[in-house]
Parts: sequence; structure tokens; C-alpha cells
Amino acid sequence: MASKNIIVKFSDGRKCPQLGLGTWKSKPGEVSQAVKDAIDIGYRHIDCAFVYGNEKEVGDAITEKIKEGVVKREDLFITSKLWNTFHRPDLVRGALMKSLQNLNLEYLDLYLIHWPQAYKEDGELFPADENGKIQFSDVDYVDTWKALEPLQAEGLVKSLGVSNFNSRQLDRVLEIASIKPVVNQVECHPYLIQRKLKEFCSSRGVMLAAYSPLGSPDRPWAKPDEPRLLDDARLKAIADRLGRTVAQVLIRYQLERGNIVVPKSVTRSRIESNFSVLDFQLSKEDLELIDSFDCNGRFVPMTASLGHKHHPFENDEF
Ligand SMILES: NC(=O)C1=CN([C@@H]2O[C@H](COP(=O)(O)OP(=O)(O)OC[C@H]3O[C@@H](n4cnc5c(N)ncnc54)[C@H](OP(=O)(O)O)[C@@H]3O)[C@@H](O)[C@H]2O)C=CC1
Ligand SMILES: CC(=O)C(C)=O
Repeated sequence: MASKNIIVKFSDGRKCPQLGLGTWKSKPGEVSQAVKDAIDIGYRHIDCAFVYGNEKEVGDAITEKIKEGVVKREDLFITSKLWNTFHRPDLVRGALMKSLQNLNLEYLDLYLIHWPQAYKEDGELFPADENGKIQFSDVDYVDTWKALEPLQAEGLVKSLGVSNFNSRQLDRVLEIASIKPVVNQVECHPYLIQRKLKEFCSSRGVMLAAYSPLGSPDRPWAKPDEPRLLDDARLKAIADRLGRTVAQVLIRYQLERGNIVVPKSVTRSRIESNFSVLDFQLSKEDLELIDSFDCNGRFVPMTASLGHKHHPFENDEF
């Protein structure tokens, strides 16, 4: 089963299955089964986050599959992410310990700073004022990074990375880092191909991990009149010609571009077909055609943090 995975190597020498299962919006009552199905199908990489509110149920599934002897811990690659309310250096270790406890793991394979912008540290994950506006904290993510580094030395996490960092923010971390980030996990799909950010990351030995690769149709703020990537007629034509689904083309596109990719599903048949992408390739012409659909179309703009001095998408080109 594990041989179905393509393995990529990080700048720190560690290995990671290129295709993983996303878990955002996977309801606690559904995610255990989804993770168990995924492991049975051959997935070895699960993308989690404290803020998804389902780490405990993901952990239950992992524990069960290890107990059954289907996988060993070392066969799995588990990512989690430090939420915005835990950026203050004295809160970082506790946040990681909570995710480890939730997931019933002794270590994570990868821990990411989820976003560069910090929120007020008052216990709520989305601390809002009486008008519903998120309360910001001015902790600088470079100080958060410095607090993360000793956790790798302690063996609590194998690799460290960032998520939703723009090029300037990533460079600031690289300037002060003793341990370099191995990954920048960002939104990436044909409407937002991230050409410049990808080149920037590659030039610094940072791997790009693509989130929302199917266009996140179940994002809570989706409007009925917004374009749906999975329904794009141009992608459908490519998929039909190749005898594949649009989702398979979207996932294969990321693999061919050398990106890690973490499509989410709680539907067994989709979890299975999303993983069946090793027996076909996209031609150079198809890859270029898909690149041409780029329209700076962002499905996860994080509008709740607009105005934050570290909001990644407001002041920098990429
Ligand atoms: N670092 C960050 O800030 C972020 C990280 N992420 C990570 O990336 C993952 C993936 O992104 P996400 O935004 O969830 O969205 P995706 O682009 O992966 O889309 C998920 C949606 O697509 C549906 N779907 C899955 N497979 C198929 C298929 N074969 N055919 C048709 N529909 C399908 C799912 O439905 P169903 O489940 O009902 O089958 C679900 O509604 C997240 O779950 C999370 O782990 C995402 C956003 C931000
Ligand atoms: C889904 C996710 O990771 C967000 C919105 O931060």
C-alpha cells in the first residue's frame, strides 16, 4: 500500500508523501472514518490543525489503525498547525502539546505556523469585540519561529514550516532561523497557480504545499454565484479526454508541478479516486493550458484579519 505514495524530500533531509488527506471542515463525527478509509486505501499523510476542532477524532483513527497493525507510527506523516492565538513565545510549547495530546502522538512530522498574523491571546480561537471584529495581537512571527525551534531539538516535531506566508514574510523567517522552514503551505490551484511564490520558495529550498486544490467548494463563505473549479468546462474537457475526473486532474496537476497536495474528502469513493492519480500524466501542453487559467482567484482570503499588519495578502505582490 505505502508504495502507492510518491515521496518528496525536504531541505532538512526528511521525507514526506506528496499526496495527503485534508481535514478542515471534516466533522468530528465523520473524520475518524475518513482517516481510517484513507489509511486503508494507502494514504500515509494527514493534514491537521488545532483550529479544525477535530484533532481528537483524527487521533482516534490513527490510534486504531496502528493498533490493528495496518500501519506503524513511522509509516505515517502527520502535520498540525499552530493557531493564531498561540503565537506568543510562552504559549507555543503548550499549543503543540495540546495538538499532540489530541492526536495521541509523541511527535508530529511537521508543525506549521498556520498564519503570520497573531490574534489576541484570551482563550477564544476567534477573539472578537462586541461588533464581531477579530482582536489582533502584535506578536511578530519571527519571535514565534524562535520559540518553535527548541521543540524540534526536544523531538516533539521532526520538521518545521509555515503556512500562508508571503515572500517577504518567509524571507524574514529565513534571515533569523537556525532551523529553516521546509514547507510553505498556501492556497494553490489553477485559478491561483502561485507562480512567483513557488519560484521564490524553490530558490530558497522551501517546498510549496497546495491547500484547497479542488477549490474548496465547501468553504463556509462560498456564494452560489462564485465560480466552482470542479465545474470548470475547460478542466472538464481535459478530464474527459484523459478519461479522468476533474478532481484527479487537479491533484495530478499539483504532483506534476512538484507541490505537496492535501485534498479533503469525507466520502470514501472520493478519497479512493483522489488517490488514484499515479497511473496517468498531464502533458506539457495540458500543464501550460491549466497554468493559463490563473486569475488570482483566491477562495481563502482570510478577510477576518484584514487590517492586520502581518496579513499576508494585503501589502505584498506575492
Ligand atoms: N493552511 C491553511 O490555512 C489551509 C489549509 N487547508 C488544508 O487543505 C485541505 C484541502 O482544502 P479544502 O479547503 O478543504 O478544500 P478542497 O479543495 O480539498 O475541497 C474539498 C471539497 O471537495 C469535495 N471533494 C473532494 N473530492 C472530490 C471529488 N473527487 N469530486 C468532487 N468533490 C470532491 C469535498 O467533499 P466531501 O468531503 O463531501 O467528499 C469537499 O467539499 C484542508 O482540508 C486543510 O487540511 C485548507 C485551507 C486553508
Ligand atoms: C482552513 C484553514 O486552515 C484556515 C481558514 O485557516
